[in-house]
Amino acid sequence: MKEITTYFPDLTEDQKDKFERLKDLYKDWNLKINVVSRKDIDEIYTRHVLHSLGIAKVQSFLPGSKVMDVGTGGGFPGIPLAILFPEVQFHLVDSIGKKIKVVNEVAEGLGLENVKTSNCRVEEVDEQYDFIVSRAVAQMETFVRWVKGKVAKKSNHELKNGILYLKGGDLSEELGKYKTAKIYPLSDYFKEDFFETKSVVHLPMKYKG
Ligand SMILES: C[S@@+](CC[C@H](N)C(=O)[O-])C[C@H]1O[C@@H](n2cnc3c(N)ncnc32)[C@H](O)[C@@H]1O
Repeated sequence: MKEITTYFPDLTEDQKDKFERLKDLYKDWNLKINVVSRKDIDEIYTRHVLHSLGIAKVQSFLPGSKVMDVGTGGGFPGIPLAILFPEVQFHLVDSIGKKIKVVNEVAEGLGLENVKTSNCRVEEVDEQYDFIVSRAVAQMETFVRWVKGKVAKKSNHELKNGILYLKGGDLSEELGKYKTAKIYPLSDYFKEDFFETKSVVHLPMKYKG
């Protein structure tokens, strides 16, 4: 938990309480439905929570904005971001029902009122968002195809509306054709070895009405 307060020192007591309770909730649910590897549960704050919050270091979401987490699995990056930004509406989507069940239980257990979930493929979602976030779901080309038409027209943030994707390793080939993609290495924000090869990719996307 110290990992979180070190890098996010301005958390309210309510946010700290939610982040603290998150570990036990995942521990309990993971025994019934495996969403986080056993090894990772002990390092949940670095490997899942802080990693998810890396997106917030790149772009702080404005109150009233809408964010979709595609292929959220057990709720990453969506749940930690929803705790950090209580005035932002989060839509967490996954095609596997039992994963969405865990997300619903964790969101309810934490009392998160800014999270809605859908058990469907993202291609079926028909809404627009300021940002679409994700981790470990698909190659960028496939992902861009899936989320086309789901980006809101008006950009209100410093970064243009579009995708904020948590990626690892060498991205030159995967992102070669996306000239407007920008890579933000997470080692610029977090000193833990885990983040050495990890980054947030921002890809602005045009509104397709
Ligand atoms: C490797 S898991 C990653 C989970 C989570 N984002 C994380 O990083 O912990 C990939 C998830 O994407 C979901 N997924 C894959 N394709 C999808 C699609 N087209 N629509 C919705 N969910 C999808 C899978 O069901 C799976 O839960």
